[in-house]
Amino acid sequence: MPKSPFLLKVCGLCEEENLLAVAGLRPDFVGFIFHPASARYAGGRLRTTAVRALPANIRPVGVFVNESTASVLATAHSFGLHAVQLHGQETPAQCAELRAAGLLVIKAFSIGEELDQEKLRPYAGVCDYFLFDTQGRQPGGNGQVFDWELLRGYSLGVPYFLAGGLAPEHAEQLQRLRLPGLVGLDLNSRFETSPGLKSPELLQNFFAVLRPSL
Ligand SMILES: O=C(O)c1ccccc1N[C@@H]1O[C@H](COP(=O)(O)O)[C@@H](O)[C@H]1O
Repeated sequence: MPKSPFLLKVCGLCEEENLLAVAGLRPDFVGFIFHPASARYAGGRLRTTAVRALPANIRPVGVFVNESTASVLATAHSFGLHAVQLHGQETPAQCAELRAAGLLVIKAFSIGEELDQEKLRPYAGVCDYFLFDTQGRQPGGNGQVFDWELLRGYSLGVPYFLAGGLAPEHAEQLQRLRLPGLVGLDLNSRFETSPGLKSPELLQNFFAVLRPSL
């Protein structure tokens, strides 16, 4: 079986022991939610040193919703974040500011019944990655899948992560999935035993399918 080309990101970690267990699986990115309303809110629960101690090949990503640039940068500096994932109505100008500050910028977009590429176009030159998530009641972490075929016509050239309800039972389908621009998978609520607590077993099984040669 060919090795999956996908970057793997595990998001919504907020307990140190759990972070260590997940880091042992060697995801490419781990995500920490800095949106106070989230059940996965990492602020005040995770020591900055625990995030800073991650191996260099596991990149820490901070997830924010409509925070000011100053606030994002303050959190990024204290936790040593490599990347920021923006889940609100952040503007292209704010993405450019954060990128100029040395952060890798992932801009999330909620997908409903269609993919409106014209809304994405202004972000194309100022983001490193897009992330396509399912439109729902919350700004993220809704645990629901959208129709991935909507991405078949994606043509903007910015590489993206697929997110939104990705679950253990999708492993084989995702392993075979090829869509223009798709480079990564973001795993969150469907891999939890309770909000914010990831199941290392579920993740390990998923990784075994996606990375069969490792
Ligand atoms: O997980 C959250 O609580 C969250 C809150 C606010 C913004 C983003 C959040 N999570 C991100 O949502 C997507 C999809 O998650 P799920 O698989 O549907 O649970 C993912 O990118 C998370 O990083």
